[in-house]
Amino acid sequence: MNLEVAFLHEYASPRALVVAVVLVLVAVHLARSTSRAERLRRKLPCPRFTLPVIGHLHLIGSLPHVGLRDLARKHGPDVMLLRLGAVPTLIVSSPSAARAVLRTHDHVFASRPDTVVGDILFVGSTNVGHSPYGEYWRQVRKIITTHVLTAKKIRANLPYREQEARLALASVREAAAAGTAVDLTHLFSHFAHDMVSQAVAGRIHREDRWGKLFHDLFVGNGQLLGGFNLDDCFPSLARLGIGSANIAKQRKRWDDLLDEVIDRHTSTPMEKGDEPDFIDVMLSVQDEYKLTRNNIKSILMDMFQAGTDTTFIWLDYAMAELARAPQVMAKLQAEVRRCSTTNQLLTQEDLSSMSYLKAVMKETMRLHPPGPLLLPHASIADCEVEGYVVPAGTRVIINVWAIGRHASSWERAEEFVPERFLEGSVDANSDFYGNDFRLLPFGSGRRMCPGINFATLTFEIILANLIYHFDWELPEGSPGVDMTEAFGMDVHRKENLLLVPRVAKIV
Ligand code: HEM
Repeated sequence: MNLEVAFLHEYASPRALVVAVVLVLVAVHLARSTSRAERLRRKLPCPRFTLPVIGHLHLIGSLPHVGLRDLARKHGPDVMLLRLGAVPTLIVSSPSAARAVLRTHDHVFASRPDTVVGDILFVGSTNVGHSPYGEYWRQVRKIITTHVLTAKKIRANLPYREQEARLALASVREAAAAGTAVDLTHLFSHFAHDMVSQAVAGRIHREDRWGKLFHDLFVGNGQLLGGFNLDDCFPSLARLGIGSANIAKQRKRWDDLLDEVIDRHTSTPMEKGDEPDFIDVMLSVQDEYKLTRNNIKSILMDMFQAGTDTTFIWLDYAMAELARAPQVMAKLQAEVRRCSTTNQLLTQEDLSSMSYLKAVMKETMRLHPPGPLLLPHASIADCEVEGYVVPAGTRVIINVWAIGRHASSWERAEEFVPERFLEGSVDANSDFYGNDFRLLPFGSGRRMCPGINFATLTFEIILANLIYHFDWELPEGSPGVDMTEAFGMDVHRKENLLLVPRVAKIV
């Protein structure tokens, strides 16, 4: 056999032909899928000016919600793709794009990015907020919504809410008697913290030692979870161990504290008439849901973390806006003071029909959502949004702060005008329960905040009573309320809010 015939014999055999065809098909498929992902990424609007390593990070600035809004105006008013460090990130900035992500394709975008903080601080992201979309998340979310944060449970907490409100009012009364200013930022922060601690740890939260420890740990979490950190933008670098030791130390401190608190719950039986707190509830469903103690601790940390700062920031902004707008304050005072209270405290029942109070709550959230970028979402499949294909595995940030100030969605978008939500106005039917994609401070869809009712009732009882019982003024010589923002885990005002209370003469 000559060489040519031998070659044909060897390589043109049916087996070789099949192998060759398969190889060609695989090569074509690989080439296609690579170029497809590339093509898709290129198709999404994207600012041109990227830097090596950091990508678009330098364009964002110290207030990311503002920086991202400005970039969106230039490059992608609905969606744009940025490279934040090593991570391709879809920025969603319009109501229609938010609807596409949070409603139309909710199941695709309901996951969370994998982070080192989530892995270490929440032991494999076993809290609710960091947990990737899947069976574990479904189970823990079910525990929260059907056992822990139910309407019944929140109603049952009413006496505790009222008791905390009375304590806060008593401290303001002392300041009013002395003619001194009240640090309302401080008061709201403690009030929100006590409300959440009471609901979570119930009968032991007032013991000083625990309160201080919880507070310190809570501040530590904020430092780890805040902002666009190294972990978010360079996950593989973060996995090399930079910063992990600090996160592990923080988890150990939480472990020690929560173990002690849980042990106290198991060893001290509830007294007759005690309302089971979140820890009691979690322990009662532990076997049913096959929860480990680590799972329970991660979920409890979530409750502290998610519920405290957000609520106090909402209160702080509401009072700051009221102090800046005396006519709005007067209208709210008139509404709450129309109510005649017998027990020195406006109750939940009194508050439920106050439409101007609800309008102030919504307007504050429209302009100042405490989590202006929600929590980051992650896509689990390729998906089309506003005509662009977003590849699977993309991190997604929804700028609800920008959406709440969208000029084509709201009249006088930058102004504090609660009247827009009153009956007869264009936005009368708008609410923040995830159905109006222009107003999303609690998100929408599967990942929407499960603490919305808890937060709303906490807000109402303290704000309405402070407005009912006191008139408020800026301290003498004050230049006005400073609305400068600071970005951390949440967005809050940089300066504490100081106002002078005077006991109101209610006729
Ligand atoms: C004013 C108060 C609050 C605001 C503005 C707020 C806002 C949010 C936002 C924006 C999210 C993320 C939604 C998303 O990624 O799409 C969230 C998630 C969450 N919130 Fe809240 N929240 C508040 C109060 C609370 C309270 C009081 C609790 C519990 C006591 C709570 C528990 C949670 C949990 C567990 C999650 C994670 C949900 C998940 O990933 O499935 N929040 N919240």
